[in-house]
Amino acid sequence: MTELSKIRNFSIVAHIDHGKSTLADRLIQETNTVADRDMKEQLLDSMDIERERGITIKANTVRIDYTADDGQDYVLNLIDTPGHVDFAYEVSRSMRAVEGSLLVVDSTQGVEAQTLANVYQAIDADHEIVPVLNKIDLPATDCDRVAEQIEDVIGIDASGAIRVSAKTGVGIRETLEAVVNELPAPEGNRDAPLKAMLVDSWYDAYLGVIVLVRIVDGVLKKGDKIKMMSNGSTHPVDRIGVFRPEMAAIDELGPGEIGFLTASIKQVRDTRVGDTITHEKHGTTEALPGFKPSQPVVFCGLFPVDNAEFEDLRDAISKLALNDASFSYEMETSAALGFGFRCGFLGLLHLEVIRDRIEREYNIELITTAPSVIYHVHMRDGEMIQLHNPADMPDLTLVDHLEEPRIKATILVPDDYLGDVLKLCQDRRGIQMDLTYAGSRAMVVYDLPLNEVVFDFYDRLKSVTKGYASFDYQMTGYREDRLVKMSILVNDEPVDALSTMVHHDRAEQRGRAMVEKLKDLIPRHMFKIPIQAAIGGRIIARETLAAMRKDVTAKCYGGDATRKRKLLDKQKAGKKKMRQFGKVDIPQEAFINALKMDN
Ligand SMILES: Nc1nc2c(ncn2[C@@H]2O[C@H](COP(=O)(O)OP(=O)(O)OP(=O)(O)O)[C@@H](O)[C@H]2O)c(=O)[nH]1
Repeated sequence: MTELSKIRNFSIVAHIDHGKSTLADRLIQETNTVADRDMKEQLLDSMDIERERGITIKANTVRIDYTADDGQDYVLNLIDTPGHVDFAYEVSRSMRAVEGSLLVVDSTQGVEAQTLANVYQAIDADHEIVPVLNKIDLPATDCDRVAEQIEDVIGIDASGAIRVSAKTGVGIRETLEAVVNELPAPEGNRDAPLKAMLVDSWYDAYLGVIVLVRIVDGVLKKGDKIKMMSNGSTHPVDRIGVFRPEMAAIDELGPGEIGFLTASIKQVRDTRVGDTITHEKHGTTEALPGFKPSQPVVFCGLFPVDNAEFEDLRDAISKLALNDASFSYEMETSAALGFGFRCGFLGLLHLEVIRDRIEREYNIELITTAPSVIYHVHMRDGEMIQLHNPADMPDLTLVDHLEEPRIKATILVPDDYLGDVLKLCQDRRGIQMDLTYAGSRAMVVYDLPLNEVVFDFYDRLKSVTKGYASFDYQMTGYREDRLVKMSILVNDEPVDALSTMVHHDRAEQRGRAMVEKLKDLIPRHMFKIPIQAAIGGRIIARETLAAMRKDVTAKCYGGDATRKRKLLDKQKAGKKKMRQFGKVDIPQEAFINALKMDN
């Protein structure tokens, strides 16, 4: 067990791509926590998908032994936090487990929207904050300007900001010294009853559920019988350890320490993040203030392309859910798509990650239906229904009014692009709340409907600002608006999976855009196909897809049989990704692409 004065617990907060993972790797390397030969780039990003997309999703932890310039040995616990807006909630919960943060800002870029969002969470959690200016090896570095910006925009002293290149290793030692000298040691009482915070939990195929804990008071030992205070369940602890960053068993964890336990817990759902863990006997009676569970905000249907794979899909989804309590699912049947699941996600990125994992790790091809937020449908009889799927919209004569979720969006953008950003927000039914300047950059705050943001807002924002804008959001609540369900009919048959909720005043415009898109997305058939958008019984937009026989081999005259064969095979493979609706084949990507807007 480590003496409290020798422990420092911290996290790194940064905007995406500012170098958080690279810096974490350097800190680990500098302290020889991992032998050089085992050092992979971005060690803390454990999943392949994260590596490919270059984003950190699950909070990760590492314990670093460090001999400081004062000759003393310290234990530094670093909790790595995710950097994407969808996972803001995970950032907030890991912040509660540590006393300080390194605020990493790319010295060639400056403060961005997620820098702000994350640093405010650190300030909320009462952190001591050490500013770090990264990427000083690049020619475009401008530390003085960025330090000034940190002071102006965030309001913390950045005069002593450490200048670092996580790439070349400059400033790494200074960063470690700042962690020891500027961040506070944790407090806690070893003789008090056990009080530990459940910071995170995940499923491991060999060890079962692994629980990440921060000990507040008392001592946790192997063999102890622990109690989860939220539900009173008890478990014998069979393993205790720390991450270096691979798991290493130790005998006990004392106050201020961060480590893991396993206790034959079957599923992640049996552990509640933010719960207080104590001993079954002589435990504490005072629980720590809890966290609220993270709520899925975006819903969509996942259906196997091949109906025969439904059971495989069930298996894949339930396995993924074991490891991810923020992902919800229930069975759904659709007239057109057969059996599948209605799934809830923290955001669109979360949705894409899960969908990719199912397709890649479990080899199941999926059809994803239009993502939807949760609407509140207030019925005339006073009942309120939470609508997760536009296809389930009740009969309008029974409905009194509808409410939709709203967000507060913060966007930082260079002056030159401000006009385009304001237009984009306006087009998405945004209400401007604030507009301020920090140097040559504007900070705009908008109140926006979440449903206008979930599909492609972030992509559009990046494209209209050539990637210079940064964006962050938080949910603010529900508000009444004139919303209607828009149905899509293909060849006169409604396709449930394409139903969406739209604002009454935009219905025609959206309907027209969608049928035009679908006309491009659906291949021609041997007969002509009307594609229509309707509100109730009223058709608001219509396109007709002309008939054509697509003979892919037409170009291969003569006797090139292998080439002909190959083309036909390719066409067959293309067919597999289609789904039949009545007599019409609709390609799977149409379900999401039809919703993307061009403005
Ligand atoms: N030149 C230079 N490049 C750096 C430095 N630090 C990080 N990078 C590069 O910047 C990019 C982003 O770095 P990451 O460490 O992945 O950024 P991150 O903030 O962890 O991003 P997420 O994990 O996605 O939140 C990578 O291509 C790094 O190689 C630096 O000091 N100098």
